[in-house]
Amino acid sequence: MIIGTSNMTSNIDNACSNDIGIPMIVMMENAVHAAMKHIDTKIHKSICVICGMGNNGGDGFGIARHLILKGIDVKIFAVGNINKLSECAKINFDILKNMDADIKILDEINLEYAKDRFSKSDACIDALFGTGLKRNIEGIYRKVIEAINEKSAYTYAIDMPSGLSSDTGKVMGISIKADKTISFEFYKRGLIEYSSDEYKGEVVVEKIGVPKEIKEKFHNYEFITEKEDISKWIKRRKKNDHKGSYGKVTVFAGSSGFSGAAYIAAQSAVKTGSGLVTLVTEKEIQDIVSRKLSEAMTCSYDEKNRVEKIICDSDAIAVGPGMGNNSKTLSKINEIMEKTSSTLVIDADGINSLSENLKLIKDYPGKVILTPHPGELSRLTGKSISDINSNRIDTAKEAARTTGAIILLKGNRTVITDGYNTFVNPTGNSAMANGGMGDCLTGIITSLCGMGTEPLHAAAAGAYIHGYIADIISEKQFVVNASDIINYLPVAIKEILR
Ligand SMILES: NC(=O)C1=CN([C@@H]2O[C@H](COP(=O)(O)OP(=O)(O)OC[C@H]3O[C@@H](n4cnc5c(N)ncnc54)[C@H](O)[C@@H]3O)[C@@H](O)[C@H]2O)[C@H](O)CC1
Ligand SMILES: [K+]
Repeated sequence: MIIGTSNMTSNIDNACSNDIGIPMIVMMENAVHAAMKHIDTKIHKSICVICGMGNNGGDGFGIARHLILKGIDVKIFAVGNINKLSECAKINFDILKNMDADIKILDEINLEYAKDRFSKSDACIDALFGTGLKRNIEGIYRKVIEAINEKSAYTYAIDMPSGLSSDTGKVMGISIKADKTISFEFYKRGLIEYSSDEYKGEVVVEKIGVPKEIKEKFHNYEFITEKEDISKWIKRRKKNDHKGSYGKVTVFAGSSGFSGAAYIAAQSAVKTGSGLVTLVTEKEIQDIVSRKLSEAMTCSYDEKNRVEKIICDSDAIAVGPGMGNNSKTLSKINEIMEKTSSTLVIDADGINSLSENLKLIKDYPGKVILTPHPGELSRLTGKSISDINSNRIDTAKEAARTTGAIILLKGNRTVITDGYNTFVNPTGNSAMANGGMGDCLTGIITSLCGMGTEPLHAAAAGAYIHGYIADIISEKQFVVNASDIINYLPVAIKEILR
């Protein structure tokens, strides 16, 4: 699904009306119908609709009309200078007038009356501002938003909670706290940033009839990954395929006390479907891990010639899980980079050890995927964790452009980007917040790269599958561990590709 910005919304509106002749009022009516699907008129029998002067307000007036037609007790409040109604908002406003609807101008004088109505209604609909919010909210608008937040039993926000920037998710002085946000055509960029979490409630996105060609003309190459994407990106197994068809991958991982990371990363690659997986690790832990790994081979760093051959034969290589943030890890990365140009998936200690040596990535002839959590990205970029988390998409894009790597920024709504094309992952939950999960993700992504999935897509698909499994398992389990994910991988991938 395309991630949208306020600019995109206005470009698309213009293209729809100017280039192909869909009048704005038609798009608005589509938006109104789309919104009606998500307003629960079985429970909400009395509703206040609060409208601004722009097209978001126009949506609100249209919704109010349809609610009246359904027999709902509707009170409509218009906030702002009525002479400044947008063209389409005016059409819907005038229809309501002609219908003798209960419509009032909400100003300082009748604010108390409005508050009383808000508190006596089953729900309020916020149609004050959508993608056209331009500056901080003040005056009567501020008071109205405060009143809705204080008095409304249940709040629907149309397109955006009024007060949140649709591009950044930042609060412009004050914002509606919605229970449900009904957004149109795109998942708005601002709703992805963590700052929106307190305000957006449940988010639904409805199509309003924008032709595909127009959407494709104006998007910013930012998407939310969908199940259908994964099934396009992962190669289907054919009848005459053999293990060579699914890639040889190598996992450099583990050190004394960190054998689990090595096992998890290698076993995740096995269960994702690699043709052949080899774990290269420290001699001291090789025995412990190989007892657990029945399908993967193991090799110790000391077997120099064998390691060299394994590197050269690999279609994709993972480096980092449980290796320790030290010079040995960095020299392993160096060694690998000198001998191959296959895709490298670098996680954990691999990322930390590269922080001071970013030139290595730039000079590497193959693709590199870095999978940092915000702390690791902070070390890599010098930005604070709070700066990273307040602008995740742009920070990840910038890091990808400066390092030359594909960045997978972990966390709720993981961001995957090569600096130009960006995917935001919709799956996963807090039941998976425990040790080993990152190692598991590294194994999945490496395996997909080895199978021939394009690295950016492998990273996005890996994150999707990882979270998809956790979402299923967490319905029955309080916590989801890496071993739960590993066991479910073959079933989940089959399900997703079906
Ligand atoms: N293609 C689509 O997705 C469609 C979306 N629709 C809806 O239209 C809005 C966007 O409408 P627009 O008129 O551009 O902007 P708004 O209604 O959000 O607001 C503009 C309005 O508000 C004034 N304003 C802006 N900031 C402030 C402020 N801080 N304080 C006071 N006033 C402010 C500005 O001057 C304008 O008057 C989109 O979100 C959808 O809901 C269409 O219905 C169909 C096509
Ligand atoms: K709104």
